[in-house]
Amino acid sequence: MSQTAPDASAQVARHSSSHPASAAELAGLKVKLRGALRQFPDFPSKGILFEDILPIFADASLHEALIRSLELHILGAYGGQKPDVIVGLEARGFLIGPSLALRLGASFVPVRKQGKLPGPCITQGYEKEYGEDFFQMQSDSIKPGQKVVVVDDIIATGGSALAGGQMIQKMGGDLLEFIFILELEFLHGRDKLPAPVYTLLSGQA
Ligand SMILES: O=P(O)(O)OC[C@H]1O[C@H](OP(=O)(O)OP(=O)(O)O)[C@H](O)[C@@H]1O
Ligand SMILES: Nc1ncnc2[nH]cnc12
Repeated sequence: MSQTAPDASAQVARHSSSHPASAAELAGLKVKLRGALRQFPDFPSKGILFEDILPIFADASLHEALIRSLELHILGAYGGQKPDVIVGLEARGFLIGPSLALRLGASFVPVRKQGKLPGPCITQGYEKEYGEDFFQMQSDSIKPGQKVVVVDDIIATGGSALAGGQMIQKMGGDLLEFIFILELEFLHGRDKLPAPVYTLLSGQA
């Protein structure tokens, strides 16, 4: 079940005066976004129904609606605390994380597939809906006590997000929340995760 952001409009009024916000604004943005999603059967392997979020980024107004919706959620959550760091999971988390971090005045930190990051790294193996892999983060990328939000396009089994969360916790980060555009609820991935989960387009608008 999705969490809601009951006081989003009050928070946004304080933090983002150029965009008056309301629950109605958030609901309208979600309807726009839902309509843009596409599904591809049997990709990348037989039996997988692939959820394609890329049409959102192909349309500037949908892209804006996505980032605005997530900004509204974050500003209304965590009892008014703001995240210090937005962590994005390679690759599709990189489409969301940097612009969201910029809006919030937070840092952006990537979780990358193994072998892509220079310098000392920590490594975490994981299993996902259609395979297994290793993630890495630079060892100094999260400072102890920093408040962290993890973003990605979709949670399926939760294996990828769990691996990201484990590395953040090893570095002493304080996980505020995991945020996704979509959730494959039948896989119960959220049950694996060590912090609250918010899914933008699941449940009621
Ligand atoms: O909940 P899980 O079962 O772990 O699956 C979710 C992950 O799978 C997809 O990424 P993928 O590994 O396909 O990488 P990509 O973003 O580089 O395409 C998706 O973007 C999530 O990161
Ligand atoms: N069904 C799915 N569609 C898109 N991305 C995914 N990542 C894991 N499962 C997925």
